[in-house]
Amino acid sequence: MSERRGYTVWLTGLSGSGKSTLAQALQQALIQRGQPVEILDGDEVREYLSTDLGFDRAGRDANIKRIGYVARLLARHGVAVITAAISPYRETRETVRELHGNNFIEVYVQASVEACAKRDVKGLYQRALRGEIPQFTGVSDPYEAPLQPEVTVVTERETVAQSLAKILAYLEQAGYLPGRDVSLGTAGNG
Ligand SMILES: Nc1ncnc2c1ncn2[C@@H]1O[C@H](COP(=O)(O)OS(=O)(=O)O)[C@@H](OP(=O)(O)O)[C@H]1O
Ligand SMILES: Nc1ncnc2c1ncn2[C@@H]1O[C@H](COP(=O)(O)OP(=O)(O)O)[C@@H](O)[C@H]1O
Repeated sequence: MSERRGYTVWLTGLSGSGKSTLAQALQQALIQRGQPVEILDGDEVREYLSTDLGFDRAGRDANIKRIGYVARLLARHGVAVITAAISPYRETRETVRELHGNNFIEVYVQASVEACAKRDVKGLYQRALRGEIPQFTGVSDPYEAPLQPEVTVVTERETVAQSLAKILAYLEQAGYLPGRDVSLGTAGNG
């Protein structure tokens, strides 16, 4: 079997925009293609790796840099890493992109605050809108949308399957999917 090319698919978007859902769907699709995959989900990372951090800018930035660092380590060893953290600050996302060199795919998981609040997957928006959660992204804290993401999915207008197809189409045309002639071992070596 040929060696796999590692890379990081960086999903960014509001709470409830669809990051975790798409991370899992993409994981399944890539596993079916024989690709080793790891997900670094904001929720989980905060439970195990970033327990000490809050949601002020410094806390969020430190969280994102930890996720970026772990992602790069895994990607360097042939893993397709999917991250699912809000990652609200453009500059911090650019820092983790630079850390990776090539092999970094930013996916803007776009959904309006209104759509996310309507979904309210975890009941957090209701609480945030009542002022019970300080610094809640999109309600009382900023979200800086990507300016030039590799892929944008608009989850309030697309099904999960359609959003997944867009991401896979990008990975395919950019030569990331197995079966294509891809360069090896370049993730984050720069
Ligand atoms: N103040 C505030 N703002 C936004 N989100 C909050 C907040 N407090 C708790 N939560 C919950 O934490 C999840 C986001 O964590 P992340 O690590 O992805 O955030 S960040 O990237 O560091 O900004 C987020 O999970 P997702 O809904 O999966 O995005 C929320 O469940
Ligand atoms: N195109 C889509 N992509 C991803 N999720 C979608 C889409 N359309 C609707 N959804 C729904 O939106 C919700 C997103 O929740 P979740 O994945 O937990 O968001 P996040 O991880 O960004 O907080 C889920 O209930 C999911 O079924």
